[in-house]
Amino acid sequence: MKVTVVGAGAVGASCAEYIAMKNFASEVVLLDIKEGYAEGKAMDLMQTASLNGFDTKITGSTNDYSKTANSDVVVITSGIPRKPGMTREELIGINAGIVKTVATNLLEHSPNTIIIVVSNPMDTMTYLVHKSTGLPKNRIIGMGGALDSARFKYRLAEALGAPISDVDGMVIGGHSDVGMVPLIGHATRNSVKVSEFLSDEQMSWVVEETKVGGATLTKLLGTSAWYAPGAAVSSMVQAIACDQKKMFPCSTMLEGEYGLDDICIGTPVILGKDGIEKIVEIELSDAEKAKMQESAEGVKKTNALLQV
Ligand SMILES: NC(=O)C1=CN([C@@H]2O[C@H](COP(=O)(O)OP(=O)(O)OC[C@H]3O[C@@H](n4cnc5c(N)ncnc54)[C@H](O)[C@@H]3O)[C@@H](O)[C@H]2O)C=CC1
Ligand SMILES: O=C([O-])CC(=O)C(=O)O
Repeated sequence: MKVTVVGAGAVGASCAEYIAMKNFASEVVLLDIKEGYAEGKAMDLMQTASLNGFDTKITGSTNDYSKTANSDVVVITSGIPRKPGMTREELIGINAGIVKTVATNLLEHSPNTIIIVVSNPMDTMTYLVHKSTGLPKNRIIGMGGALDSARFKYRLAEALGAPISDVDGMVIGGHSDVGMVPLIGHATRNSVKVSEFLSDEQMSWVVEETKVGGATLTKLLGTSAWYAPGAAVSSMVQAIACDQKKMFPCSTMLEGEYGLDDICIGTPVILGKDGIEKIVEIELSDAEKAKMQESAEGVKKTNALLQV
């Protein structure tokens, strides 16, 4: 399994590190436009191999896509991150051009690859990759829900005073401060609904903290987060590499599912060797359906800013 990660910045390097640490890929190529940067990150990471016990070979490339040839999976993290006070949507002006060019370059050398889109605004960037490449929908996957669900579980565990391993929950909808739909009504502690343990106020707190999870970290760090994003991507790459048939909420092109059409937005999917092998339609309450519709309207508004 050969994986390319474009963008050797905070998220890209973290993603490469977690992939290597999980030891399922033979090769990871890091590519960046900044001269020497990806080579430097790759060398630094390779010097952790004997300490951390992995055999994955990590190499770096300054914008030479021939080094990425025949990648099974590619991850696009290139672009700018937000600063405190900004929304993800404000990044569209710079990131759309970068994502479109990078996707084209990648496909020239790896025509059969599966693409995972990370750059923000992620749902719109995923849509852009669909419209600009015309690849089958199973091979274009947006990463947002896996991360948002991890943050949801973190906040649920905090409110419950429980270990995170006791908790399960999922976030669907758009990957934005207002558009996320944490499915609190479906969340459980050891298969018991969390509403058995938490008050309405506590559940609202969990939902609100989850939705602004990225903004909270951006305020603390001065730029957006990278450890949990890198871990989320690495889990998705592993599900594909190891044909795990694992369920993650991912941004995927919908054609009628959840009453939505011609939009990439977070819904549960099954990830395996063919990428998105199935879109899972779960029963939503009327309130959850309304939130999903509202979220989709927000994503469509951002999509309308694209020139494709
Ligand atoms: N979908 C999600 O859940 C998440 C998305 N993000 C997004 O991921 C992106 C990257 O974030 P960070 O890694 O923190 O930023 P960063 O600034 O640390 O790294 C971005 C890298 O992309 C490189 N780059 C820019 N243009 C390029 C091009 N044309 N070709 C190759 N490389 C290029 C830059 O040189 C830089 O090294 C941002 O758009 C951020 O908003 C970040 C976290 C989570
Ligand atoms: O908050 C951001 O801008 C980066 C991101 O998407 C996240 O960490 O969820």
